[in-house]
Amino acid sequence: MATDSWAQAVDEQEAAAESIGSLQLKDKPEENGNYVDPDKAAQSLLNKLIRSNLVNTTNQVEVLQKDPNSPLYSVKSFEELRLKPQLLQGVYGMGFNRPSKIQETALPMMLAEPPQNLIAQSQSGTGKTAAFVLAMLSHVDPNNRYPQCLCVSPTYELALQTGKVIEQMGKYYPEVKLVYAIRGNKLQRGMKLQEQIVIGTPGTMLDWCSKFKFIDPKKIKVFVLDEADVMIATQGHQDQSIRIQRMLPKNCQMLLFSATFEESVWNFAQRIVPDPNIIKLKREEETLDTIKQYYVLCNSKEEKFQALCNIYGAITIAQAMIFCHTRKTAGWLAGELSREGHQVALLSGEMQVEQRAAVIERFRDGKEKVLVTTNVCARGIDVEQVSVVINFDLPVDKDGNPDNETYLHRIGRTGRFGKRGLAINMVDSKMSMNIMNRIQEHFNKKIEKLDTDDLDEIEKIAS
Ligand SMILES: Nc1ncnc2c1ncn2[C@@H]1O[C@H](COP(=O)(O)OP(=O)(O)OP(=O)(O)O)[C@@H](O)[C@H]1O
Repeated sequence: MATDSWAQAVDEQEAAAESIGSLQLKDKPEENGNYVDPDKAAQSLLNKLIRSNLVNTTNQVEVLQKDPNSPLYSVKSFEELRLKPQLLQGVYGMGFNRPSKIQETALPMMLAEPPQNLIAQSQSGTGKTAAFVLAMLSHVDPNNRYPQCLCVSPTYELALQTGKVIEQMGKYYPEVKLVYAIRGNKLQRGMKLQEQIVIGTPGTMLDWCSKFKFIDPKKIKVFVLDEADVMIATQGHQDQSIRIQRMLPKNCQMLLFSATFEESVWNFAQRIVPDPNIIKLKREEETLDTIKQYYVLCNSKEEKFQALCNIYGAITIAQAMIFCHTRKTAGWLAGELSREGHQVALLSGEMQVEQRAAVIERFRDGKEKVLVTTNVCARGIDVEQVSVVINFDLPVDKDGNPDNETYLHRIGRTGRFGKRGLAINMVDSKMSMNIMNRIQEHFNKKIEKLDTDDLDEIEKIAS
């Protein structure tokens, strides 16, 4: 099943990362002299940063939507995108006033006749989900009671989240029904689905198309791959997605979306999608200016923990996500924070998927202010109140090189749709400093040092 292969992939990645992590701890930074004992100044700094940077109002989104350089800018209104009246009602019901750039650009391509394929990249939190959800809802024929659109997501949590968007957007279009092809949703053998849209993870979706035949793939009109680059780059997902694709009719519309597409993945996507329309960002456009990036220099895992405790009050003004390399570190960190009396949630790959969904739901409802997690939560998760992302460990691939795509997705959990956000990277060795520098070079975007010792400097950053 998909979730198994995902868990396995995460396992392997985490195991690789674990060994790198232990190396890092032995390898102390040269800049010991620079080490700043985490102190109260940190709290004051963070408070200031958060207050001055994270204030957000609907007005601010309005302003950004009028700025031609913003990814939220659009010249069109939703009416001009010629959506069905029921969908327009759904869009406005969700509180959307204007489309974002990706919605404005992608929707006309996706709604054109005859249908056209699309590979689209747009920054995290800029409304890709709404774009492909509107495309699916526009293409289904509610009079036909069989699946017509398939949407595949890499994780159970994301499939649920996207399903919710379909439900909200389709609120005034009740004839269109949705079903979740996810682990645990057991259907009776031999049954045929009547729902027009199926959202799920790749393994279950494949089983429902081929093994159980709940879905007739020949009747599918739209096939969406969300987080398409990870679907292509992860072997298990790629096999399953390509096997589904092969069962679909030649004229089925293929829509691939992600915030990141590494070059080789981009090339592969173009090979598997016939004659696609393309929306691609330049490298320097990939990072959002609304997310301010900093690093904190420490000497060890324990010092990183101490630094984190000092800024804890500040990061919990809103909500925060803390990313670790491995399940083990995440478990350790959540345990230590709890022992200090902080209420934190933990989400990592070995938990049951239903348990994971429940943790996300509690976090989304604000029941916990801090979520400690691994890369399993790096992508797609949309919790508006997340104002701070902390990389307790910087993201690296299995060879120990910087994982730039994961970095971008992780920090993109904040700064959603025009909100401001802070990303704080904890550096504890020469090796992690090097990784951070390479990430900085890759995106050509300065990551500032958060010098918690120097109040003057702190004032400067905050203002
Ligand atoms: N036109 C719009 N106006 C206002 N808010 C919007 C609009 N489109 C989307 N949003 C909101 O912006 C947030 C981010 O959107 P979404 O999750 O679709 O981003 P994304 O591009 O898919 O991000 P990621 O790359 O992280 O998956 C959501 O909370 C969504 O409800």
